[in-house]
Amino acid sequence: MADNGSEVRVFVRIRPTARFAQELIEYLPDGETINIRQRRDSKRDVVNNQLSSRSFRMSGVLHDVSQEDVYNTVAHNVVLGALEGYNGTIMCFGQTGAGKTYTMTGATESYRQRGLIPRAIQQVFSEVENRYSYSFTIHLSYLEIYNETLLDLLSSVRGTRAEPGGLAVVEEARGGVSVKGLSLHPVHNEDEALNLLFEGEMNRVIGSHAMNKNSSRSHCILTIYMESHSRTLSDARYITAKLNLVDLAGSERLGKTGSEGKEQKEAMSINRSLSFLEQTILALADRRREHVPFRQSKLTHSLRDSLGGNCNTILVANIYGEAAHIEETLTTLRFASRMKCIKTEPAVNEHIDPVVQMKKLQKEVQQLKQDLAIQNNMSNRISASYETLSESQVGEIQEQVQRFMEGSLEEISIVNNRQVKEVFKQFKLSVQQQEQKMREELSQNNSLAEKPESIPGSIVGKSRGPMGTVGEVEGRGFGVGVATLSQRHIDAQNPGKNKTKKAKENQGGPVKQTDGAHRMNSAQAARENMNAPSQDQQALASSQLSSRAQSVMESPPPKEEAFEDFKEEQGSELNRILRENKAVLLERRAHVQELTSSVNATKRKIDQATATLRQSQELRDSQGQFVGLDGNPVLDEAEVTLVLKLGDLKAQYRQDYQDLSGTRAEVSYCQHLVDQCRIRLLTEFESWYSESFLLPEEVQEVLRAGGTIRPGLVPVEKALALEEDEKERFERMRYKLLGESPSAISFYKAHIRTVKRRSSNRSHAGSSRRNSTPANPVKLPSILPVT
Ligand SMILES: Nc1ncnc2c1ncn2[C@@H]1O[C@H](COP(=O)(O)OP(=O)(O)OP(=O)(O)O)[C@@H](O)[C@H]1O
Repeated sequence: MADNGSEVRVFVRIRPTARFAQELIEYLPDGETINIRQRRDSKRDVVNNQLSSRSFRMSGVLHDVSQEDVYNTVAHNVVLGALEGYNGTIMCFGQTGAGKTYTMTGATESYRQRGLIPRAIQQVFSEVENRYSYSFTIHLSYLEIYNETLLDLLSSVRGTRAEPGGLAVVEEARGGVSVKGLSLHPVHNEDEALNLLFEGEMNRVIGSHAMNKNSSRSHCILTIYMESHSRTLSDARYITAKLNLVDLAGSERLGKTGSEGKEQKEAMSINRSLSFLEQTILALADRRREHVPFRQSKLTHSLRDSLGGNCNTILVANIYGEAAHIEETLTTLRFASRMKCIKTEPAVNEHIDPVVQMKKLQKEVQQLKQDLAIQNNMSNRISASYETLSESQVGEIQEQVQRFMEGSLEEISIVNNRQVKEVFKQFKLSVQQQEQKMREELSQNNSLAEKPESIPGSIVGKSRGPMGTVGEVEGRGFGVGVATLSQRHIDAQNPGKNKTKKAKENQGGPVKQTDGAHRMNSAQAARENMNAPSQDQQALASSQLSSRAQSVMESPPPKEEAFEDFKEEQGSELNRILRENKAVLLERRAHVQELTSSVNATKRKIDQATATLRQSQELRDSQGQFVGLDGNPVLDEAEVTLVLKLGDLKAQYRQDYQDLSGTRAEVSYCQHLVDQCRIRLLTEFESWYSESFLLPEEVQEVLRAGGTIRPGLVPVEKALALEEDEKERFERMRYKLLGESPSAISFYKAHIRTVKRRSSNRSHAGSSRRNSTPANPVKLPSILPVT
């Protein structure tokens, strides 16, 4: 049990005397208040008469109380607290002969009159015996401070080594103090402890003066050190406590005690150290004071952690209740009441033994390993191990994971938990690497898209003629990136270079290749399969799906071939819309060209007619003008015809120009739709391609959930560049410039002638020459918007 008071507890004990000054000292019934009255006719008029009565409220007043009752009131709880880890200090203070030693040590000749120290020793060992679940270690030391010198009262005990440099108060790291060199004596029972107490008592400096024939000439501190460990919990936690039992030397008036010589010198030293103690108490009691002068004296320094620290502190103020000592009584009570103001914060001294803690943990680990070994044996996991994997073991797992992912290993052998973790780690690494690779591939594809001519079989080598024939492949209308048959044949003969073939042979992908020389798309395959009685469309579709999933881990086919397949299958509808929109666009552009030519021709005719009319007028001017009645010049017939023709031409010019503007707006709209179709087609293709050939299913799931990489997102300009063929680019540029400058027409005409000539030279002699102007003008289909 701890004495958890928040201030120092102070008791007043009055030495019994037959001449007790009843008229001066009054105890109130509450047992805590004591009133002191000063005689007005006092010979020593040092007390202010206005303060002739003074009341002191203490924790208890002990008057005519037995040693046992004093112990129970003052010390019992403090000793119990010490056994539970709270430091405790019990200190007797008072004038010489007031009964401090009697209170602290008692009368050695009488068991009943034994004091606090022997009773505390008795209680400690009695409690230790009863607390079976704890093992206690008790030590004892006995320190004397005589004339500002620290002395070990137990240095005479056998086996005690004297400290060469003497004793010194040292401050500990945790804030406490200890006396370096002071002997600590282990005690196992009450007898051993009492023997040491009496040994120390024998060594105390005792003097004799008028007031006390056995006056203590020094301050003495007997300390009982306790350390307890739980026997049942066997943990590293343990508690310690110090119980200081302090018998202070008594203050004395030299005149009263009649001390001389050595005794006088001792008395002066005692008074001085008590004065320092008082100053320290004053500082501790004053919360505003930051500095407490503990180091002023050996006494205050050594009591540093006993005065107002984490300690249960008790003061017994011994007073001599005779009228002759009323002043000393007042001084003692003032000191006591100041002491009572000191706040304390008792706290258990709990520690963790690092060695025990480590051993405990090691034992726990060992125990767990044994438990696991038993578990493993029971579940036939004999090779299970819980040690950290070596580098070679990690390397082996890495290889197994690789082979597993490639398909050359059916299962990864795992026998313990660490291997499981390592396998997951390796899978994670592999996924990260694949993601990285995929990013690189996507960026490569995009850079490829910026250079359409670098795609094998691109339109550069397939352009068969200018205008309507440019980009038309194998009679299927406009196409982009379709390999020629000859090119495909070359690819097929070089399977190492053509990953598509290998991949599709393995995968049974959308397009099948039979003998390496012929390619048939999945639509054809489906048609053929329809003829086979053992297969149906559904089976084919599911086979394609599973093969596509399987293909994720294989090399993906070249994009240009995949794109062709896509346009014929999943993207066929989009591709149809694109083709039709492009046809409309081309037709509209051709119409713009016709209108532009017409406008320019009309413009030239207007210019010509204007010039002729000007010449005629100039001639007439030179010959003399005919002026009509209205004063206007009279025109001849030719001039009238010319003026009328000029009017018609200007009207036609306005009409044609209006048509041209309208048709240009149509071209812009068509161009927009074609661009949209193209982006949509390519975007869907990229998604399809990524999902079919690049991404593992797990990654796709992540991406579907909102990952950072989205397959199929092709920048608009790249999409346009990829799909736009040479003719389209030329048309787009020409159209753009047409709008900028009509005079550029000559340039374009010359360019068109060059393109035609080259195309004509490349054509076989027997090839029919395609006419840039269709025999039957295409009827404008309705524009097909894509949504
Ligand atoms: N409560 C008491 N009951 C009986 N005798 C007492 C009591 N108090 C003190 N005495 C006696 O008074 C005498 C002086 O007491 P004690 O030596 O304890 O005084 P002290 O305060 O220690 O003096 P000093 O400071 O000089 O050492 C002793 O003989 C002691 O037995």
